[in-house]
Amino acid sequence: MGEEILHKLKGGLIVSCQALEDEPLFSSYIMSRMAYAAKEGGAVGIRANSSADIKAIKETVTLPVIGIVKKEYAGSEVYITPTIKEVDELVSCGAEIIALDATNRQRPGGETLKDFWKEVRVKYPNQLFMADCATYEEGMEASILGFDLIGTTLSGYTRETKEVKLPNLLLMKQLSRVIKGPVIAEGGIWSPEQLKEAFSAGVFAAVVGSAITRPRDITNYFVTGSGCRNGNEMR
Ligand SMILES: CC(=O)N[C@H](C=O)[C@@H](O)[C@H](O)[C@H](O)COP(=O)(O)O
Repeated sequence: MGEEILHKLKGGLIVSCQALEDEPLFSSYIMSRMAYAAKEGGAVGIRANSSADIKAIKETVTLPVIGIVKKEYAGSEVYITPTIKEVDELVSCGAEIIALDATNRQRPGGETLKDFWKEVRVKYPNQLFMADCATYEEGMEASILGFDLIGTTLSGYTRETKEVKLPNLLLMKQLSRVIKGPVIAEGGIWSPEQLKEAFSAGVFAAVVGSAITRPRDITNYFVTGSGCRNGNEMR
């Protein structure tokens, strides 16, 4: 089962269809149409946040879904599928792969990644899990723990990596060289050329989000990148 899902993703583009409550496209219906558009455009998989969005997406496309639940807990920096409660939610809605924060940051309740992972793996031995990492060391640690896929998702988003230029091709290359299982390129890919570079770095598959599904960011990318007049600035 797991092999079959991975086979579907190999060498392809996974489109992240996410909009949080404070984003203009916050709507499960809109995310399901984004997923449909991505499928028509040639995507091999979808990454999505929340059981509501995943349910709507699954009613619309049959592509494998990497599911996450973004949730903030007081005193914790980890917000991508932080506890077993979010993992349970994602298993219930049938996400083919569940991604979770595998950085070395403070987790809810002071739990270590190792302990959390043990709990998750014992409860769901047959589910595919992806480790959202920020550094080489975190990727290696997650691979040793037994995560099924290793992603570069959080590079650039932790204190340790906030100066890193995205996409982090070096990290993709370093992880792909040593890790036997699938390494997923994710974070800051904004052009087909960068996507091609990620594959040249040896990754198994790649996730592109904002550059495809966040029109506010895309508009701003064009405005700031071209130097044309910004409609939000005073005349
Ligand atoms: C850091 C974080 O919370 N990343 C999130 C993870 O799911 C999403 O907001 C990103 O859109 C996704 O990783 C894809 O990356 P990009 O949008 O750069 O193509």
